[in-house]
Amino acid sequence: MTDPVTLDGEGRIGEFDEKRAENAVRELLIAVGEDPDREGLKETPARVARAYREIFAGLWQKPEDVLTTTFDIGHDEMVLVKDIEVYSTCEHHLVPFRGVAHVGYIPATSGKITGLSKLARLVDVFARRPQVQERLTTQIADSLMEILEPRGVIVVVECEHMCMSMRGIRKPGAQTITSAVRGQLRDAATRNEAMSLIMAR
Ligand SMILES: Nc1nc2c(ncn2[C@@H]2O[C@H](COP(=O)(O)OP(=O)(O)OP(=O)(O)O)[C@@H](O)[C@H]2O)c(=O)[nH]1
Ligand SMILES: [Zn+2]
Repeated sequence: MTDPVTLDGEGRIGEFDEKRAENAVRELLIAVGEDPDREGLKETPARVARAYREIFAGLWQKPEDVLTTTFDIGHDEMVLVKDIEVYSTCEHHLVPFRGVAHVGYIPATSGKITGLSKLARLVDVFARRPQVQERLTTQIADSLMEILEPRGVIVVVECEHMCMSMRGIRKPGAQTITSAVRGQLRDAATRNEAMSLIMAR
C-alpha cells in the first residue's frame, strides 16, 4: 500500500502546525484582495486552521488503528456496507469532493471479520487527506486486504468533484465512479453479485 506521505513508525511526519496554517490563511486572504483584519475575518485564519486540522486528520491516522476490533463468528460470506458518506479534498485544488463509498469483503475461511462501523472509519482515514479519488479507492481496498486478510475485497466510490462543479469546466452533477477489486471478488459471478447489491436502490 502506498501512503501519500512518508510516515515514521508512529504513522506521523510531525505535527499539525496550527500557527503555520493560520499564518498561511491570513496570507491567502491578503493575496485574494481581502482585509484579514476586518471585523468578519479576524477569527477566520484560526477557524480555518482548526477546520483543516479536522479535514486532514487522516494524515495522522493509520488504517490498522481503526480495524482493531475483529471477531470470529464463523461467517465466511460477503459482507457489504454501502452508501458510506465520503467527504474528501481534491489534492489538485484543495476543494471538496463528496459522495459515497461502498465497501465489501469476503472474510477469510477462518472467519476474521471486523465491526461494520470500522469500514466507515477506514474510509475516513483515507478521505481526510489531500486525495485523488483513485488513490482513495485503492488505499481502502489494499489496507483491508493487508489487515483482515480476507478472500476478496470490493470498493466502489462515487463522488462529485467541486473542482469540476464550481470552477474550471463547471459541470455540476457529473459523478466519477472508481472501483478496486481484489482476490475472489475478481471472479465474474462474485463481482456481479456485489455490483448488483451496490447498484440496487
Ligand atoms: N484522476 C483524477 N483527476 C482529478 C481528481 N480530482 C481532480 N482531478 C483533475 O485534476 C486535473 C488537474 O488538471 P490541471 O490541468 O493540472 O489543472 P486545471 O488547469 O485547474 O484543470 P481544470 O480543472 O481542467 O481547469 C483536472 O482535470 C481535474 O479534473 C481525481 O480525484 N482524480
Ligand atoms: Zn480538483
